[in-house]
Amino acid sequence: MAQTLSAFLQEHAAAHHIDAGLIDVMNTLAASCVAISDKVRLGDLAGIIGEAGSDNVQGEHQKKLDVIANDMLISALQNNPHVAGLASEEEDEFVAANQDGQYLVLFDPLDGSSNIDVNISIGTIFSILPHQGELSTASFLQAGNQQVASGYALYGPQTLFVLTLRHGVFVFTLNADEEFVMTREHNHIAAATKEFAINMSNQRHWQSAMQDCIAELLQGKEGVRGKDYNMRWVASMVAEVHRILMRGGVFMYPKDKRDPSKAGKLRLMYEANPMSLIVSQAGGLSTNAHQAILDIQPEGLHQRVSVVLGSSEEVTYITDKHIATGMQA
Ligand SMILES: O=P(O)(O)OC[C@H]1O[C@](O)(COP(=O)(O)O)[C@@H](O)[C@@H]1O
Ligand SMILES: [Mg+2]
Ligand SMILES: [Mg+2]
Repeated sequence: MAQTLSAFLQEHAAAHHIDAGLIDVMNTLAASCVAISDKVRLGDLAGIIGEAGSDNVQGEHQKKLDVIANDMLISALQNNPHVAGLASEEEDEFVAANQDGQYLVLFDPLDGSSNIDVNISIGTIFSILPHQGELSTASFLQAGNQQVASGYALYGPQTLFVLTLRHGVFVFTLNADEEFVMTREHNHIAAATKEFAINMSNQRHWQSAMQDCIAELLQGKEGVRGKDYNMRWVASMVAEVHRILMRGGVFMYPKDKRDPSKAGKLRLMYEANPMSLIVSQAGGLSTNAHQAILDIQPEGLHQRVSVVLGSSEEVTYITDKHIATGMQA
């Protein structure tokens, strides 16, 4: 019989000397994702479809489910004594939790918001950082390589919970009894790929290095890359990363020339960092087209970052090409 998530976490903690408090936080996150999944599954029947009528700190229109998922995660995590503080895509500032908590949880409660109303895969992304002392915004500004765990839930044809506690990547599937059971362990991302993901409608705004990289992919067998590529774009980072975890590929959301003050669309702390830890634990790579995302010293909770992640050969090729131009990340 497949192992349940809670049994796995107990065993994994014993094998790798992982703090019981961290395991408790992971269990709280998993339980919240089951509750969010239950609402997602019912759609209109659960009143989750449509606009919330409000904007978040990044000026994005919130969907009802962005707000519902955010509230569910905040109330569950505030009730966990090991959590000191929270940061969310949907909260302007950090949210305090428990004074004696040893962990900070950062999350994108609902990733792929534009897909909620059209019944396409969406998800929840989370990052867990260690904490000591007084809580302030500065407590959260730790580089991604300090994460003690990260993961995501994918609300797709199946509901999945994917995690790393820095000892490999494990995939759990929600069964008919509303329990996560392990379906993949030590997932590994193939080094080479013939599949890429980028929002091609932004092509004219990209910097020249990214223009060159994608032009080479589109030339296929006849070009310098010497192979034909396929392209996918789901518009849910969770779904793209999961596809890459399962069969390789490269996902890119580059900085572009429209607003030079914005380093890309995706957020470092609760999108790029947690996904980069998952990808690196699965043998893939993740950069901002110049340096490892996990090494970036954050400057703000909602900081944006360019993202190139997935199969190592492809990420290395694209990153080297950017570095060769001498352009800034
Ligand atoms: O609108 P675009 O350019 O397709 O962007 C899609 C990207 O935006 C995101 O939806 C941003 O996440 P949110 O939905 O959490 O804001 C990513 O999941 C996805 O990769
Ligand atoms: Mg997101
Ligand atoms: Mg979101």
